[in-house]
Amino acid sequence: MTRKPLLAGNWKMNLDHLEAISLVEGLAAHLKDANFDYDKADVVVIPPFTDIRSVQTVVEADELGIAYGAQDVSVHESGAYTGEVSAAMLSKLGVKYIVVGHSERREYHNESDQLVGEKARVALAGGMIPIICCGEGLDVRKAGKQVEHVLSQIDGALEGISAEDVARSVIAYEPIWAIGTGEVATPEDAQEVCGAIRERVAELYDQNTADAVRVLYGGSVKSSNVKEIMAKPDVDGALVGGASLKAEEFSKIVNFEA
Ligand SMILES: O=C[C@H](O)COP(=O)(O)O
Repeated sequence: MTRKPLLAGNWKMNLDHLEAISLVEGLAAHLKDANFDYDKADVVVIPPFTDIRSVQTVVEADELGIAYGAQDVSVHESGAYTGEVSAAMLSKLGVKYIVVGHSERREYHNESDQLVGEKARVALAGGMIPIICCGEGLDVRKAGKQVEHVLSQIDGALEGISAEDVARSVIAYEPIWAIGTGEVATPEDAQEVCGAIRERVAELYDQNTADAVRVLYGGSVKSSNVKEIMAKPDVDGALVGGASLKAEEFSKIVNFEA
């Protein structure tokens, strides 16, 4: 089964709405110059909440083939939940993807696998695609327990999600020790865990679901290393942080030569 590659740029807490407009316009211009074929890969930008409306305006006005996402979602529908943003609000803004369970939210906001799973279900129920993040810290990696650790995160996050919904979901393996450090997992490291995730999905559901779900790698991805990582059979794309903040660099990542 061929899975369409997905290259997503997680801007994290960077760029105001004016800078967001400029980055999306710059990215689109670089892709146009490179004659990028949007059938080749899904291109996604994931700005902070405050930039989403501006990104929507640019994407719609210029009819860009770029999709956009959100970095989090509330599990609540509406009401007295100060600071929260609902799935319905995001859907109304044309959001297609929602990152859930990023290691930074797990660490700084104590998000558990169960909460991550709940957020994934909320995204799916709202018609959007969750990008479910998982990954081990350096201590776990040093102990050689990365596969076991990630699979237990996956078990928790996928609980109660149907096979059909898992098939349209995205899972992002991001070893914490490789995030923002310049330390990239080797393509073999990425394949080991991404392959194990796919096998787990086959065990929990069936082979068709495992063949359909897209599994990304994230952690210090750049234009200089994306090709070798993407060459691995179970790596379907990348969740990019720092390098997605530069239009030209992210356009090169997106337009990786297969
Ligand atoms: O969501 C993206 C990841 O945390 C990777 O970030 P990075 O590319 O800056 O290492």
